[in-house]
Amino acid sequence: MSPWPFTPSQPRDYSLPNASWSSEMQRLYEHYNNLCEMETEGGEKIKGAWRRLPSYNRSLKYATGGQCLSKLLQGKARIFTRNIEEQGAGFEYVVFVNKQEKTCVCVFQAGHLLEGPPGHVHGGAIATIIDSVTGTHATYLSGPVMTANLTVNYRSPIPLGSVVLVHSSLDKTEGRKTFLSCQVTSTDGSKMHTEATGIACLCPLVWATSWDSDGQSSRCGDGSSYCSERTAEAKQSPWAVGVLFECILFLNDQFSKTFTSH
Ligand SMILES: CCCCCCCCCCCCCCCC(=O)SCCNC(=O)CCNC(=O)[C@H](O)C(C)(C)COP(=O)(O)OP(=O)(O)OC[C@H]1O[C@@H](n2cnc3c(N)ncnc32)[C@H](O)[C@@H]1OP(=O)(O)O
Repeated sequence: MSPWPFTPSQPRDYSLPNASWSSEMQRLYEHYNNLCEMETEGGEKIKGAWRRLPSYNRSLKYATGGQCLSKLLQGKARIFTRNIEEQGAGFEYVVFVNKQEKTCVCVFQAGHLLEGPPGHVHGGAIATIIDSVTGTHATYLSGPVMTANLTVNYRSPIPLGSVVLVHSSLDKTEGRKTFLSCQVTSTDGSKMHTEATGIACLCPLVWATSWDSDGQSSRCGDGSSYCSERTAEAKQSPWAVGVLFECILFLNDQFSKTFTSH
């Protein structure tokens, strides 16, 4: 038991299987999950090439840093793709990343609340899952980012309730920009549903203010261990600490003004 009375309770990890997952969703989860751990000839378990990223419905509640944001927003803010409580009704998905290959795959089951054309998934919901996957992937590769550009081509409709794979791959990095390509395919890869490209732009100071300040990573967001490492790196530099502090005060001031003027 933690000696600290305000330590948040263990959050629900939405990337773990639940009763709404179809057998195909479960099968693919197990397939990629098995690749996260390998067994040596001596029977020892070692890390595999893939890693499952945990996923939560809040980005601020479980972060110990960024108090100015947490106090004002944490009560109501929810991650868009994780805000439907009914299991299987919205976005059911799990993201796996391959660090060596710099690729990422998401197993996605689209629930009945995501309907667009009759019986098929809404284009905005498809763009949302693509943005989440490429955003998470870019964060994992480069650190805290914002999507600067997302270009989506819809090739064939996705049946509601079906399971698809969302593949993200790194094209290149250029300064603060991470360029990614994304394809949404049927689970056997035979059908292309959607193709997209995206540019994620690194914005370390804004994001660093809302992330864990003590290097604890997995509680605050998908693939955020890299972000915590970068935040920790930044904090070793005296000027960065100063700028970070100024940034927190500025944001605090702005948020206070915004919320008290309405
Ligand atoms: C994220 C993970 C969180 C993890 C923890 C949470 C947990 C779980 C979340 C799961 C993951 C969700 C992921 C959602 C991801 C979003 O949905 S983010 C929300 C949507 N995006 C936004 O709201 C961004 C709005 N835009 C902006 O804030 C600013 O335009 C940006 C993108 C920060 C860039 O602005 P800036 O910092 O002033 O930089 P600026 O000099 O304008 O541009 C930098 C470079 O990018 C280029 N650029 C800028 N815009 C564009 C563009 N549209 N096209 C091409 N190039 C561009 C510029 O030309 C420039 O290039 P260089 O000159 O360096 O070669």
